[in-house]
Amino acid sequence: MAIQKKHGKGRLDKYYKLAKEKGYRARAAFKLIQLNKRYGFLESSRVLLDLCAAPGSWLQVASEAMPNGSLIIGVDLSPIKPIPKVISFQGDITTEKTRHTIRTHIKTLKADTVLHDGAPNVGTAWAQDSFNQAELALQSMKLATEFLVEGGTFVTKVFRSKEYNKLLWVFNQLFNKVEATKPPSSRNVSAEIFVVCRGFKAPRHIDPKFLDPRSVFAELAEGASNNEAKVFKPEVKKRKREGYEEGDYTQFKEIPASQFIETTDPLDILANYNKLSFEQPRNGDVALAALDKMPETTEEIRIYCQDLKVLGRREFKILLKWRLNSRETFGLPTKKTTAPVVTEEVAQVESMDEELRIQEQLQALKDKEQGKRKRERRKENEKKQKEIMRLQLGMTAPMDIGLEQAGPLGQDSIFALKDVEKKGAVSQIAKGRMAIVKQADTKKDLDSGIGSSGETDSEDDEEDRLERELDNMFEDYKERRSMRDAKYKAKRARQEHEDGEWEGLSADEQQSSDDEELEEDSSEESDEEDSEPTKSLLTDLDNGPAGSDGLSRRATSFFSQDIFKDIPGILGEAEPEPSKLDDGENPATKKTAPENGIEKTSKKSERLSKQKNTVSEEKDDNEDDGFEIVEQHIDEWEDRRLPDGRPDIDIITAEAMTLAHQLATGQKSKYDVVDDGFNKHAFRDRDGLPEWFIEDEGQHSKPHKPITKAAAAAIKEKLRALNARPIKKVREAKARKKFKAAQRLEKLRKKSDLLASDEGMTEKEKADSIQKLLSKAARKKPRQPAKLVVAKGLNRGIQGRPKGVKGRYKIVDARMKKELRAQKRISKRK
Ligand SMILES: C[S@@+](CC[C@H](N)C(=O)[O-])C[C@H]1O[C@@H](n2cnc3c(N)ncnc32)[C@H](O)[C@@H]1O
Repeated sequence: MAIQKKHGKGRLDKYYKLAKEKGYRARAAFKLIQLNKRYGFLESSRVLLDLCAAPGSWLQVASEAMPNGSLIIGVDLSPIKPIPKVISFQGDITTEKTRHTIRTHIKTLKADTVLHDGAPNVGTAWAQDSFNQAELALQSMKLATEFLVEGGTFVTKVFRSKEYNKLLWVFNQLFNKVEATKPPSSRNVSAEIFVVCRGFKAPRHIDPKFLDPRSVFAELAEGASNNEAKVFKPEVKKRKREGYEEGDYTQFKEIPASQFIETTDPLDILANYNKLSFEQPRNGDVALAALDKMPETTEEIRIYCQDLKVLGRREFKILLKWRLNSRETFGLPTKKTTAPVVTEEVAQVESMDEELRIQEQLQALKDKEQGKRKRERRKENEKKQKEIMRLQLGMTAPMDIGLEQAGPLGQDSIFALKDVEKKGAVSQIAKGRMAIVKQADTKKDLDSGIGSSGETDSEDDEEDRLERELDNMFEDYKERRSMRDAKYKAKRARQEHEDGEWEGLSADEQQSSDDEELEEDSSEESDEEDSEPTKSLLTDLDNGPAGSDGLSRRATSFFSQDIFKDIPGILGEAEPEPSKLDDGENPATKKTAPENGIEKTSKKSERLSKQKNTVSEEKDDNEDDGFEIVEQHIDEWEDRRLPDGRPDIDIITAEAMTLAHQLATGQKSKYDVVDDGFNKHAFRDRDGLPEWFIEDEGQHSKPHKPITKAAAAAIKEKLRALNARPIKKVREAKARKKFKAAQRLEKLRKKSDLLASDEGMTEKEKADSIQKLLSKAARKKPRQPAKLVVAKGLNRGIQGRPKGVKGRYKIVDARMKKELRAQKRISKRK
């Protein structure tokens, strides 16, 4: 049998949870509910007395079940928190005072029901505990006899113990029907049992002995004869000082050995007799004769039987063993052959309510099923999460996952692309950087997308789809990351607006721009008027003219840069528009400051446009100068100055500061800087690489620019100065404070002016009043102490301000209080 835990969480069983759910103060509530369900005494009661009622769950149940306007009185040694429609007070049910208080509340009425769920403080020996419990039950019974109406019901808790039968006997004398039962909510490990006594006989006179624990439990008080102790500890002997037992005036007691075999209490014989005799009585004893002849009855046994009073523990054991063997031979029941007969237990322990039991079982099954499903769901989610993580970290190739799943098109597959397609998510697939994806163009995209160009091979299709799905997931990942990480978000925004470095044209991009061209041509033909230009991710090149020599517009733009100007046969006759070229796409002008750690200040956009104009103008002037444009560009930066004359350049990274130092000290020239720009990272072939790969690579594979100690220190200092500046909120708060102080001062000034002009006052009085006003104004308002809110009841585990609490507050718990007190105590001791 499984042993129920008696401590820790083992105690928090379903009744505990149910009680919490229903707002009962203790799980004990269900014991009364179940008892009442069976005997139905609450509904018919108008007056109820609950002895030992704290914390009050039985009172709660009674107030719910009893008719409106009933009188319910509860008493306990411990205080009971008020319960609506219930009178409760503190008191010891064994005292006269409590009896008197009950009388004052109940007045001339009589109780229909008296409940008693009392449990004395446990912790002493079991026998002592149960005795006290029985005594308490008898005490409650005493009160019940005084306050119960004729025919009334008395419900009490008793422990299965020696006193149990005696209590039952007393109850039976006073009630018509006495039944003992154990409700299902009472723990199996608990020895408690509930006795429901119905039909109080209300006798005119009750023999006080019935209600006196000394006489009811007389034998116990005296100390029951402990045969076991006598037999197994024969050395410890207690002399009888009271003389011989009543009616027994012989010192030597003898009993036939056959009776020792037949008796059910062999210890009693071993403890109280001197000899087991084998002598045949006058009328003959067959059993004794048989026993005498049995081989088990050895000489040794016979010697032991001669004088029991001289035997020790070992010899008694041998005799008991002999008895058992003989009983088996005679066919008498032994412990081995029969189940133990419970003589003491008279209580009929039945299940309380079949329906309730079934409901509970059903609930348990449901809970189990739900728990299982929840676990499975969690596992599934965890698995998926892990796979996505692995994928994002580049630890899994998409095909691996595809194989693990039921198939890439399986229902639970993360590559359930049909669903993705249905939802139009494919249209959001990014085909590398600077891809031009038109929202309404999903179908076309699928056909002409990454490497497909209309191929029908199903394997390739699947791979494409997987790739697209991967890109989608990467987009999701980026979305999620930018939600979490403000820095990343800013970086992305910058990338989206500024479009990063020029990376050349990938095959896909060419493809897509070609597609676009085709599409645009066809749409122009078919529907010129109502076709609103579809929104593309990048529109700068869209507006440019298509290449007249078969090149895409993007390619046309690229080759229309100045450096290709003199090379014949690239662009034919088409002349690029200079303003378009510099519209952020020109690599020469696009080498932006943030890359070098130089950040433009607030009027960035305004200046940028100015700068663009200047640059384009200058470009016109210096068309043949090639790289000199860069120089002009840098000069532009240097030319902008703050009102105090300092250049308007903000250096924010240690790398940029190092470079600035090097340039300023002549360690590096501008040619060195240009030279440094040509490195292994500058011309990396990224054609056909997925975006997630490029991004990942970009994080780790980049040129490491040197940093000097002095530059790092300068940046650190700069940041410290920046951090030392008060934030906006603090500045506002300070300004508010200043403003209020000024207002107060103004008020004060007006008041003192009034006082000064008062003619009815002497100069001294005026001076005194003004002084008073000033000192009053200078006095600081005392800070309101924080209100302590105990985290219990409704306030347990809440976040934020508790309900109904204004001003400053602090949430404390009783435990914290205790711990603080303990700390104080300990520090005092030291
Ligand atoms: C198991 S609790 C009762 C629970 C209660 N029926 C309920 O539903 O909340 C036992 C109570 O008996 C009380 N008790 C024990 N001895 C008592 C006495 N002599 N007089 C009054 N109350 C007593 C204890 O203080 C304790 O609160």
